[in-house]
Amino acid sequence: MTLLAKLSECLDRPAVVAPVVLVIGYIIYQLFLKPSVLPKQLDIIGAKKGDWFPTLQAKWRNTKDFKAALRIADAEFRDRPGILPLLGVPNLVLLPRGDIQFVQEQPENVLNMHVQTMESLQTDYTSPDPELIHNPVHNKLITTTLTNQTGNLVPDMVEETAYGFEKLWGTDTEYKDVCVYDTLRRVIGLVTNRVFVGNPLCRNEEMLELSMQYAQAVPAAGFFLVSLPKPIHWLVARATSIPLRRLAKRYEKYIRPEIEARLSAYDASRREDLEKKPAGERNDFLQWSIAQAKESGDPYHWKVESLAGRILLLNFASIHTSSFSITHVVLDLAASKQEYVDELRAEIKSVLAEHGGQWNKRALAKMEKLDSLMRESSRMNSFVTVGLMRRVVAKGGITTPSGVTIPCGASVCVPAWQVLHDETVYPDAETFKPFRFAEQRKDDSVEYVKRANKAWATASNEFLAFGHGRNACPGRFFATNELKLMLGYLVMNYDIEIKEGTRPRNNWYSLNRVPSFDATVRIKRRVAKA
Ligand code: HEM
Repeated sequence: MTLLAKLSECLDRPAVVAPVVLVIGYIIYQLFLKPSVLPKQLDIIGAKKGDWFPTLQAKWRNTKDFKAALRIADAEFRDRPGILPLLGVPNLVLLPRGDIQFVQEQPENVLNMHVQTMESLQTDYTSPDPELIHNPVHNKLITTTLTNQTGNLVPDMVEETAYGFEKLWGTDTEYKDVCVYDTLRRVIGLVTNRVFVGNPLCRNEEMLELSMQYAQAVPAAGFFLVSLPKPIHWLVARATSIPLRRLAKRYEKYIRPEIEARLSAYDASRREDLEKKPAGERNDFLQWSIAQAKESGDPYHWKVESLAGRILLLNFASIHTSSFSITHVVLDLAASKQEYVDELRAEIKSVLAEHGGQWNKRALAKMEKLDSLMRESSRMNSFVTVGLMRRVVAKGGITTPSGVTIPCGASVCVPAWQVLHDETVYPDAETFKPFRFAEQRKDDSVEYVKRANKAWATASNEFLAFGHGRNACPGRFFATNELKLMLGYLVMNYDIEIKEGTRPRNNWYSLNRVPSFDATVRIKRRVAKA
């Protein structure tokens, strides 16, 4: 029997036809007939006159070329909201820049970041355990202990940075090619995990590789699952969660012995003397998480699985973001001018001399040119192309200052890329000016607070690279110190061959902008070390 005949026989059976018709009907309803929850008066960004299915066609165009969508938004939707159809982010409204202040000020029971993130990353299926996301106690540790301890952790970070560069960039004094992203993401993995789990675990290559695989898999799985129609979502989501949870389990295998040993040591020491921390107790995120878990009195938090899951989630939040930032800045430097590198070296040398030749938090704060270079690189390359993506959770919706009412269940975002490239905010915006912010900080005619606000970690309506408001990145104070330290070390210890005007283009994946993953630079170890 031919395939066609077999198919025709199957379709004669009501038991087969009924579900097939139902599924096709549902897909047609979802794609073409389902009424939109978004305000009807709003125009669609990316739709063209004469489109048959404006939302669908705009969704395709915007997802394929998001930069073009941003240009349209900048030209036509500068002062009014528009619907921004995009695969993977349903019901999104791009608000005009005049609404940024309003969005960042809203309480969580009106505009909610976590609901939005949970939905877009499908964390109920992609996280090692959804409860870790529903109760993100680790965020508290990031804002408090990690930020406060960053200064004390600088010596560890310096040691790990030196170890990482020697391992991955080597000590050859002859020029050679290195792949920027691939090597730097590994150095970031080492340095960040030195702070998360300490040495020697931070140097376990299999464990680091698993955390990177997990960090890559989650956004891809989230994007895929969000795009699925509801009836098949449940089943596919469960199937998708299996390899991800397996990955998390394999990661857990590596970290388990360390957690168990530390839990026993913690219990033993607290039995002996409730007040005193034992000498030699580690100062890293895992140790703080154990103390936090024990203080909570809830055994769920000190289960090995929970502690391992939180460290994996931290890797997810930090490794990609930091790797992208350092890759961008190295590519920016390699394509700019030697005089910029010379100026940086002079600054670092003189500040280190003032601090007894030691890297520390105060020295890092004084390196304003280094800080400015990082902020300028973020300005030009930030992955935040639209910012402050939040879900409307207020039952009655919200009415924005631009005068539109957006219903509960829709999502909003604000322009970031447009503002970061705006000539009126950043004169000569398309030119990479590494010391732009350092010069502004030196301008005595401007009041001190305004000058200090030009530091890399400072979020504002004009600088959304770390978000803004109550959900601004809690790890940014740690990240800025870590990355400045790494870049400072790199500049002092390696020569990068400068080829002006040759910066590899960034890549866009839907609304995310990322550096070229295979770009290489020529480097050699400097003979005269810092
Ligand atoms: C250069 C590196 C980094 C960049 C550019 C970055 C950027 C961001 C951005 C844009 C957001 C969303 C903020 C918003 O929508 O208002 C965010 C959130 C977050 N980041 Fe970062 N981040 C970086 C490093 C880190 C590090 C090192 C950690 C952890 C130690 C971290 C932990 C988090 C967490 C937990 C959130 C969610 C906050 C919440 O749930 O309220 N990030 N980050």
